[in-house]
Amino acid sequence: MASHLKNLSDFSHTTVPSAEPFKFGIVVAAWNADVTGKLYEGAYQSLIANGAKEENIISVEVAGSYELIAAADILLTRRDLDAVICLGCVIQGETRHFDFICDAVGNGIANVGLKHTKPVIFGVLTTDNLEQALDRSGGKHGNKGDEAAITAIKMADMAHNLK
Ligand SMILES: Nc1c(NC[C@H](O)[C@H](O)[C@H](O)CO)[nH]c(=O)[nH]c1=O
Ligand SMILES: CC(=O)[C@@H](O)COP(=O)(O)O
Repeated sequence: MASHLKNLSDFSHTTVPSAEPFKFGIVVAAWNADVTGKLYEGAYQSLIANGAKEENIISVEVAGSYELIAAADILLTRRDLDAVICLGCVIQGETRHFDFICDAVGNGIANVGLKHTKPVIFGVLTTDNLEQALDRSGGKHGNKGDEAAITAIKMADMAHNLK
């Protein structure tokens, strides 16, 4: 369902498992920091609100969304984590660079998750303009950071229950 038809932050807390047992990584891109900072706050606060311990959340910043791929791989290689949340904001410019970045980041993040058999959550806004990004990072359409955190909790819980 398109974001404008739903609020990215509408969740029934009765359907979200406790995050207490799990360890999370959050990787956030510095490009479009006015947006990604809000995504980060949404993700971090959603993890805490659902029981995650502060000491079980490791956060790192990278230059741009393209670097989310390597950072997620490094985190999963060097830390024992249950899920990694990747947060970024890619906004269309004048050239086709947007297309290459978005395709690379989507495929790259998916491949890191498969490499490590761990949930790596795609919390990257890919918008036509800044307004669309602001609407989805704490604006009228909610916060994709919230959505990414809830997804990470659900995936970590699913994996835990299959052990
Ligand atoms: N234009 C945007 C970028 N571009 C930078 C790339 O992500 C990358 O850092 C660079 O190509 C060096 O590898 N990144 C975003 O996150 N958002 C953009 O709108
Ligand atoms: C997604 C990008 O890299 C893009 O914002 C860069 O802008 P431009 O295509 O005008 O160089």
